[in-house]
Amino acid sequence: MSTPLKIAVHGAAGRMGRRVVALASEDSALELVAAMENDQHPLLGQDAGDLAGVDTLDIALSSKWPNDADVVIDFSLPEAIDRCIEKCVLHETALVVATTGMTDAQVERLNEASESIPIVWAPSMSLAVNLSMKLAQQITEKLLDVPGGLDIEIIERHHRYKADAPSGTALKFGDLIAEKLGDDTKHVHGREGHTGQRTRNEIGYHAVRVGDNPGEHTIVFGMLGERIELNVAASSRDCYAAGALAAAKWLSDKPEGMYDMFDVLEM
Ligand SMILES: NC(=O)C1=CN([C@@H]2O[C@H](COP(=O)(O)OP(=O)(O)OC[C@H]3O[C@@H](n4cnc5c(N)ncnc54)[C@H](O)[C@@H]3O)[C@@H](O)[C@H]2O)C=CC1
Ligand SMILES: O=C(O)C1=N[C@H](C(=O)O)C[C@H](O)C1
Repeated sequence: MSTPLKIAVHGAAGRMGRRVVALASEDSALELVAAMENDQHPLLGQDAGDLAGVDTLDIALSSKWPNDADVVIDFSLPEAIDRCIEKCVLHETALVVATTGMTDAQVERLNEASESIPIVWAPSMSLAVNLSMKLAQQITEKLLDVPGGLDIEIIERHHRYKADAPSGTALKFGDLIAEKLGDDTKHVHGREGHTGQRTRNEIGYHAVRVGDNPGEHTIVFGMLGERIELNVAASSRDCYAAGALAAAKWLSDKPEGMYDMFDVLEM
């Protein structure tokens, strides 16, 4: 039997961190070596397995950075990402970044870090979402010259606790669609007041925050007389957690560089 891959989870007490810990604990190819949290977290010292609702794993929630992780999986917050990048570069540890809402400067730091360590960075680790992104590009391409024109709007729905809007996934859908629409695409966030008629070259974004929705994206391709709605919805967070673990395994033998879930899923 080969040695299990040593993973550390950054943001381990969060909604996603707990699911990553839980799914990793069921996988004999993985060994959890650290569960990191911010140094003020009230649950520091508690067992990561207990918190995730699985067996006790003898890994305490801690703010200390581990020396022995092969891959760090990050589901934290933008304010925590800089230290995470720094530490992974310092320890030469591969990094899976799932956190959304980073600033442009943070994205630049992430890109710089990828010159020395392998990184998978994706706003959605879900197979269905990544496949839908490819489908959205294909639909856009096919409808580019549709008589009467094409209107594309992105509606995303998430739980009431989500801190960033629109979702990182909605923004990536928009960027991928804009690649097909052309350089003059405008990204319009919500509408209010006397907006005038919709222009031809815009993508509209609408962020809905309700209840406990773990994530849903609808891409509306509106034409005169008919429309297509591409809907992709999570029924639990495990699609993201499983995708992140697959990304960690895939990344473990890769050289430094920036990768995404299209690379992991060979799409
Ligand atoms: N790429 C993907 O597939 C997905 C990405 N996300 C993103 O992942 C992030 C986390 O989402 P949730 O788990 O729902 O949020 P959450 O708020 O439940 O969890 C974030 C955790 O990070 C912790 N944290 C804060 N500062 C820290 C620090 N300095 N060091 C270590 N940990 C720290 C918080 O204490 C919290 O436990 C969000 O940005 C979300 O948009 C969420 C789901 C899927
Ligand atoms: O915060 C969440 O929950 C999610 N965030 C990601 C995003 O912003 O795209 C991915 C997923 O939709 C869940």
